[in-house]
Order: sequence, then structure tokens, then C-alpha cells
Amino acid sequence: MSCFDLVSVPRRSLLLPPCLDTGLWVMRASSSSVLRRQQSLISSLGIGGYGRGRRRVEVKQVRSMSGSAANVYAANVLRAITPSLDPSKYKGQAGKIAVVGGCREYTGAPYFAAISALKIGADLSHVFCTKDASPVIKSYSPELIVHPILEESYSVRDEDKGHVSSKMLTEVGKWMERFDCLVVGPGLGRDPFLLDCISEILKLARQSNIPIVVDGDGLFLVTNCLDLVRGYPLAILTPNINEYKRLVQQVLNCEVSDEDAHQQLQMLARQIGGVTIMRKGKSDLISDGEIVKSVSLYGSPRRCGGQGDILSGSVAVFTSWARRCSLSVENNSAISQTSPTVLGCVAGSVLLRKAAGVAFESKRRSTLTTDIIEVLGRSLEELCPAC
Ligand SMILES: NC(=O)C1=CN([C@@H]2O[C@H](COP(=O)(O)OP(=O)(O)OC[C@H]3O[C@@H](n4cnc5c(N)ncnc54)[C@H](OP(=O)(O)O)[C@@H]3O)[C@@H](O)[C@H]2O)[C@@H](O)CC1
Ligand SMILES: Nc1ncnc2c1ncn2[C@@H]1O[C@H](COP(=O)(O)OP(=O)(O)OP(=O)(O)O)[C@@H](O)[C@H]1O
Ligand SMILES: [Mg+2]
Repeated sequence: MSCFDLVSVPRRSLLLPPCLDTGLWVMRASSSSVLRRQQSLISSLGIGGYGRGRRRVEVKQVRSMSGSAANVYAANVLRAITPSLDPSKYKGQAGKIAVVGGCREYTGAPYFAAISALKIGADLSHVFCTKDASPVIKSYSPELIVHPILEESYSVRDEDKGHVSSKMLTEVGKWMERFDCLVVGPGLGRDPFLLDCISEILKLARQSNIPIVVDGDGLFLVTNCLDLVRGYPLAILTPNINEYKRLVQQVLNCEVSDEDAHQQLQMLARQIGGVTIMRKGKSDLISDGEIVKSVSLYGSPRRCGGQGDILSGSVAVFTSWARRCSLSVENNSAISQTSPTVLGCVAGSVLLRKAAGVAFESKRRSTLTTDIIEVLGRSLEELCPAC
């Protein structure tokens, strides 16, 4: 069964799978309305670029553009896994996300991840952070549920560490089963005691079969202790350029290759036992060791810090939606074999890039992460209208 079968949810069905290698499309219904829908999807993506002195390039032909085909595929995945707004649903059904991160130095990163999850459509978003970071994060937004339970070495005496660690684990444990996805690492810092505690949280999440997006300092931890995620199919690693380099050196014992980027990523994911990895960059490359997908929608030329944090929160929401989709008996026949973690990465990436592009259109050089968060809803609406 092809991955694109997943996007044949009736309300949103448009196309059969693009052959991403050739960029060719096969029409399910040979009607001009399909073409029109295709064009409208492309225009909602805003495919084009912002070269010097150049506005968006209008796309006239789908057939010859394998990059664009991949982007349309990504938008279709997003549309397929995004749940409809059904009045019979109750709070929590659209997702409960928890971000584990936030310390003295970094309070922005966990906030960006957690608020993005809400803006995209999750019902509840929690943050587990250090005691110092908590009042700051709470003051950014009343929407977030903030748990000041983590401690760094400087605030704990050596003899108290065992007790503090088990108390923290008990606290997190009380909530764990309720979460649909965990994001571990944005703004966590690298305090050794804190990272030891995080290892225990990772083990607990794994026992509870909860998807885990590992980002930022969570990747620093996991790269040095791969067994924490090895062989766990619900683990998603989202490395940036530095984090990917460390991962490749540690696991494959070689340098990052841009020529064999797809093969290297696939090999890396396999070597860690089939975790999903999204290598962030000019194109986001995603692999679970079986398949490799790429999202290269143009986005924005601004590289302000925090965009990866938005992405981690988004991937968490879309992964939990994709899982729900594949668990649903009703949809089973139409759902592809593609793992929900890969689908979640694809959807998160296309949305972030679209929103970054929208924000850049108005803010230009002054575009910041908060500007991108502000247009997440509008961007999602353009890709997947609520009604
Ligand atoms: N507004 C906010 O709150 C934001 C907070 N953010 C948060 O920042 C954290 C780091 O993420 P990042 O993306 O800067 O890490 P990255 O590119 O690997 O490193 C760049 C260089 O710095 C160095 N280095 C990093 N940490 C170090 C440490 N503790 N101690 C010493 N060196 C350290 C690193 O060195 P290396 O790892 O190679 O030793 C590399 O040379 C992470 O928690 C992220 O979520 C971001 O999300 C942005 C918005
Ligand atoms: N050269 C680029 N062109 C287009 N998009 C890019 C480029 N580099 C990164 N991105 C996109 O920006 C998003 C964040 O990636 P980035 O590498 O900045 O993550 P990060 O360093 O972890 O961010 P953060 O500052 O939040 O930690 C990803 O979706 C990525 O694809
Ligand atoms: Mg990052």
C-alpha cells in the first residue's frame, strides 16, 4: 500500500501518490477539478522563493518538479492527519503534549515548543522545567501548565540527590500516562545531575509507550547514551547541523556527507534501531531507517534561534494525530504503512516552513520566532481549512 493512500481521507482526497523520484503524478479522477485542487494546494504552499529582487515564482506545471511534488505530498500528509473539528469531541482528544526543558539560561525554547503545540491545535500543553525557569515560563503565557520539578546540581546537595531524583520521577510519573507525546530537550541545559534525571524520564516514557521527540540538549544526552532510544520506534530525533554532526560521528564513526545525505541518514536511523530522525537544514530529511522523505518548501531566509523549538512542538502534535489516525479502525484501510513518526515530522516541517515564509513576508529582516508562532494558525488554515 502506498503512503499516499493515507491521504485519501474523503473530505480531503486529491491525488494519487507522486513518484517522488520522477516527479510524475497520477490522477485518481481524471477531471480538471482535480487539477484545480492541485493548483490551489500549491498556491496555499506558496511554493517559490525570495531571491534578491524577486517575488514568489508562480508554479505553472506540477509534472516536472520533483521538489514541489514532495512539498505537495507533505501538505497532503498534513491535511490527512489533521483531525476535523468535531463538536462531539471533548478536551484532551486533540492532544496533550508535555515539554521537558527549561533551565536558568533558557526559558524561551520550552515556551516556543509548548505554545506552538497549542497554537496548532493540541488541547493541553505542559512544561516540566527547573524551579528557576518556572515563574519565567508561566509569565510568558497563562495557557501553559508549568511544573517546577527539575533541579540542577547547584541547588542540590550531593547527599540529597537520590531523594530529589526519585521525587522528581514520581511527580512526572503521575502525569506520564496522560500525555500523547513528550518533547525532551528544548532549553534543558547540560547539567549532569539534571541530565541523569532526564534519562529516567526517558525510560519511563518508553515503558509507557509514549512517543518522544528528542531535541536540543536532549540530543546531547541521547548521543552520549544511545541506549536510551535505541530500538524504540516511537523516538524522534530532530538534530540541527551541530547535533547531527555529533550523532553521525558517534554512531557511524565518520563525517557528515552531503552527497550521500539520504543513504547516510537512513543508515544512521537503522543503526539506532529504527528511530525516526529529521535532519534539519536547507531541506529537512526524514528517515526511520526504511524510507527517506524530504521537505524543502522554501520557508524563510531568516535563521533566528527558536525555529527548531517550534518544529519540535509541532512534530509532537502531528505525530500524536498521525498515531490516532492509524489506530482508528474506521480509517485503517486507507492508511499507509508509513510510520506516524515520519508523518508527524513531514507535517511539522511543512507547517513550520510555511509559517516562516508567511512571517517573513511581513517582517522581513526583523522576523523573530514569536512572529512565526503568531502565524502558525493562519498558515495551518491555509494548508488545511478548519471547516
Ligand atoms: N530562546 C531560547 O531560549 C533558545 C534556546 N535554545 C536552546 O539552546 C540550547 C543549545 O542549543 P543550540 O541550538 O544553540 O545548540 P547547538 O547548535 O548544538 O550549539 C551551538 C554551539 O554552542 C555550544 N553549546 C551549546 N550548548 C552548550 C552548553 N550548554 N555548554 C557548552 N557549549 C554549548 C555547542 O558546542 P558543542 O555542542 O559542539 O560542544 C555549539 O558549538 C538548547 O537547549 C536549545 O534548545 C535554542 O533552542 C534557541 C532558542
Ligand atoms: N538553510 C535553510 N533554509 C531553509 N530552512 C532552513 C535552513 N536551515 C534550517 N532551516 C529550517 O529551520 C527549522 C529549524 O532548523 P534549525 O537548524 O534552525 O534548528 P535549530 O538550530 O535546532 O533551531 P533552534 O534555534 O530552535 O534550536 C527547520 O525546519 C529547518 O528546516
Ligand atoms: Mg535546536
